[in-house]
Amino acid sequence: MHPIVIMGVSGCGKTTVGQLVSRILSIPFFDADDFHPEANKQKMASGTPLNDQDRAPWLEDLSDLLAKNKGGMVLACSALKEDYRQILSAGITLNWIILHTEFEVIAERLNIRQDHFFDPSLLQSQFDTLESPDYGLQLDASQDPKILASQVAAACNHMGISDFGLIGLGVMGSNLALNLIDQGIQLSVYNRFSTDEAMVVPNFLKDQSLSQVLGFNQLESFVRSLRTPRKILIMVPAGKAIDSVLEAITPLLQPGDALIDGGNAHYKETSRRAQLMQGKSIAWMGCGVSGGREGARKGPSLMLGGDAGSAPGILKILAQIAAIDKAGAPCISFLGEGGAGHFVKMVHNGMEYAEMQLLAEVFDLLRPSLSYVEIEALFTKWNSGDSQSYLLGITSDILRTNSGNGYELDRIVDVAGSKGTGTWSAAAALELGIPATLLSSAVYARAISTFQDSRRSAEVSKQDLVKWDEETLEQLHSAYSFVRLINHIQGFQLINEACEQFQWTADLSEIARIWTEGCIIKSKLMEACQGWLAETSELVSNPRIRQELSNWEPDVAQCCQWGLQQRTPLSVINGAFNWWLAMNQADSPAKLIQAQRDYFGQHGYFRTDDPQRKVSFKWERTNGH
Ligand SMILES: NC(=O)C1=CN([C@@H]2O[C@H](COP(=O)(O)OP(=O)(O)OC[C@H]3O[C@@H](n4cnc5c(N)ncnc54)[C@H](OP(=O)(O)O)[C@@H]3O)[C@@H](O)[C@H]2O)C=CC1
Ligand SMILES: O=C(CO)[C@H](O)[C@H](O)COP(=O)(O)O
Repeated sequence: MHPIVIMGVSGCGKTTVGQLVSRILSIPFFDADDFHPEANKQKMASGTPLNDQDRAPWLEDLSDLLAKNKGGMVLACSALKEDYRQILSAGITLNWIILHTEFEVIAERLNIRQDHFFDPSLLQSQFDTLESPDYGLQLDASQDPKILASQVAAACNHMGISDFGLIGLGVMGSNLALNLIDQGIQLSVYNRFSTDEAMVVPNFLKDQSLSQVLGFNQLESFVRSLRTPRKILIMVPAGKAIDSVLEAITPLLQPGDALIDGGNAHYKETSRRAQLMQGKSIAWMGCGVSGGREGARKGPSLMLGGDAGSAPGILKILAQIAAIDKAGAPCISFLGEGGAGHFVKMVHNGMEYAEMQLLAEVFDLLRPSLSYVEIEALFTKWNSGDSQSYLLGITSDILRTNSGNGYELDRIVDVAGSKGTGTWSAAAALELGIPATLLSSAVYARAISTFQDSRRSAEVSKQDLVKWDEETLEQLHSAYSFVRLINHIQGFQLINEACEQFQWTADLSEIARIWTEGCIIKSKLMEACQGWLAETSELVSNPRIRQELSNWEPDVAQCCQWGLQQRTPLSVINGAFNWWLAMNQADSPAKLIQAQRDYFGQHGYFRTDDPQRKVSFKWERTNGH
């Protein structure tokens, strides 16, 4: 690497930046001021500007120093005139870095600076002397020194410095970045630059060592800082944001590089982007990330899909930050080509919706008669046994949260938000013909919550309240377990169907495994699913599961009745019960639907006595209009 000279007027930050660059690149740093003969130092301290004669021997010495360190060094030197620069670069190629800034910015800096022999009144003469070169890397010195140093290092080290890149320092991105840093992975991070977001990268870098992470708000330098083939994780919102990043970064990449969309993108969009990038020999991976902020920081569950060729390299890095399952394996897996990873994450979120809605319904049943303290105690008790789950645990925490001034829960507007994945999973279930009724009901329940005015205008008070005692609470617990089990049956059935239709290689037991830790739907039940799915991909055909569901059936029926009695809407609980009843109905009323279809549209139907042959009947209208 050619020696680096960082130049600019006094106070522009060349020493600070230079020292940082030297640490990043592990090359020595020299401050040209330290090479001034004593006479020059005294002259400057007394406020007298140096002339060219004063500077000549000093520049010669510096030139010798640069020549001796051809393999790499950083020199902070004002090098204000072209003549000076010519002396410095005699016979050697140098990386010139020019730090520009306004007179006022420097004047203010110098006024606060105390430990330096330079008299601030000399600043004007520096600006007057400066002959700005039209070569080299020109940088705005008012930027954060760590960002400047990152840019300089990236520009001068053509081999790349970091092993992994991360775009988007929001909630998830910043926590994943900290996790990557903890694992000792040499990282570069980027966040877009705008007036509002100007401090995102500097704030992130504040407590970090540049020997572990470089920070950028300029995409080109960020890309240049990465070793090839580049691996870049993008943590920005799905839709327009991810497309705008894709568009901006593509021209900066080269064949063999891999981009990983870690956001909650739609799986079809991920497939489309993967195909688009295939033409450029750049891998587009979709990686579902679950675990929220805490998971990202301490170990998420990661669902990788996309280009199979790039997967091993990416798995190797991401496995280091993933959650660890009970057997000690990282909670990450490659699940198939195209949008496989995002499909699985989407269903994860659909199941998450149903689990959350179920807890909301149980809470809703209990709250007219029990206090938050009592409900919290009940949930905590459930959470100490087989019903243990992350979502149940956090629900207890929420019910416990009382500032002394009332419960935080009671200050929250009763309208549920959503960002897309729940709705997409319901739509995917419809498209694939899988009755994932619970996640769909949960999506609709959130939609109903948005009709706040209508709900309020029609409010009817609850009167015939359920009497909760040990026995009824135990029945409720059984119903809760029943619904959860059906939610898991439905979710895995949906993934199974997608794997068949899209020829994804994903193994259901492996998916359950990577969901046993790190993610929002981790639970003891998920651990059981891992074992069950190793035996059969159709959980509902497992005799042990069927038996368990049958045992709980009367309690669920009772629970549905309590909902009616108390006017508590239980869409997920009722949905699970109805699904179970329908799934166990040997003689379904669908025959009537077939008849109706044939009656008005001659759609045809299969007869029980010849199920292979489609027939139509000449229905006779004997009644009606
Ligand atoms: N929060 C969560 O629990 C989880 C979120 N996810 C997914 O991860 C992704 C990130 O989520 P999260 O971290 O919560 O979101 P945040 O809103 O906290 O962060 C979003 C990030 O994306 C950047 N960004 C937004 N728009 C653009 C754009 N047009 N171009 C470039 N960068 C942009 C933001 O930059 P700036 O600072 O400049 O605005 C910010 O760095 C999303 O897809 C989300 O669905 C996945 C799992 C869990
Ligand atoms: O992916 C996640 C958790 O797994 C995100 O938290 C996601 O935002 C949840 O979905 P929604 O915002 O629609 O509730």
